[in-house]
Amino acid sequence: MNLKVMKFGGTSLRSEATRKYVYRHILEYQKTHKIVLVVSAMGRYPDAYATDTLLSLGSEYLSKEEKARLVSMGEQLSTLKVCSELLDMGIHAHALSFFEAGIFSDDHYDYAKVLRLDGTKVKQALANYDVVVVGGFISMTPQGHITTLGRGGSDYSAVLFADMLDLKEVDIYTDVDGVYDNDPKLNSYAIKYDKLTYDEMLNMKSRVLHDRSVEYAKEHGIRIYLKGTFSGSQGTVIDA
Ligand SMILES: Nc1ncnc2c1ncn2[C@@H]1O[C@H](COP(=O)(O)OP(=O)(O)O)[C@@H](O)[C@H]1O
Ligand SMILES: N[C@@H](CC(=O)OP(=O)(O)O)C(=O)O
Repeated sequence: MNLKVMKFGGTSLRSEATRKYVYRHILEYQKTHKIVLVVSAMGRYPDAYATDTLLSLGSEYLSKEEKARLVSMGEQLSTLKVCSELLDMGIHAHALSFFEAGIFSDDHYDYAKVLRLDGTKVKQALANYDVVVVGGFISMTPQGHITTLGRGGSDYSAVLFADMLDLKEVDIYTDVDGVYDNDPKLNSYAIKYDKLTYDEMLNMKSRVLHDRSVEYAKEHGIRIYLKGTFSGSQGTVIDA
């Protein structure tokens, strides 16, 4: 059986209606692949479980460690909600906790440096389930403290999970159907790229992909397919 890592961002997971599009992609690949499904927190502020909404619940005086714990709830909740909906659809899915995800970092709580990947639990889950749902954005110190990979860091998580599983490609889905020369939501004349090199992508300074994901993909030769959740078009390939 083939293996695939697919990541969906908060804008794709925001509502039941948008998640229907997410599940179409899962159903398409689930026939031929086991899937590691990387999810971000659902939606954007003021959606109830979005990262900034969760942050707004906490005092500014919370420590960075406490804030990391607070925001991580968004991704933790998302894994369980998405897993529940997949199970309700009859898909043999399982949600892993951050504790099992195997991304170990230092204690830089809001922009953690990854120290080590341990794919033991993810691989065990893949042996037993068709879709393994994991939270993006979250990592953990060797002592078991929650850390985060920086805002927008679920893209980075997706590439890390691909590397953990020795895959040389990863599919990252978002609410636009590829990388454009300008933000397509702000500029209706923006032109879509079919293909970009890692360096071209990094030089664009666009927020559509987290820089850390592109830098890591470049270092490890992992091809990124940036695709649209709500579109059937081909998207943009980022590689050497
Ligand atoms: N050059 C660009 N090409 C495509 N999208 C861009 C670009 N620059 C900015 N964006 C914005 O990036 C957004 C996707 O990133 P993000 O909001 O982080 O999505 P996600 O929830 O999937 O992580 C798009 O909605 C788009 O408005
Ligand atoms: N939820 C986190 C991580 C992330 O990457 O989210 P998204 O994939 O929705 O951009 C954030 O908002 O920073």
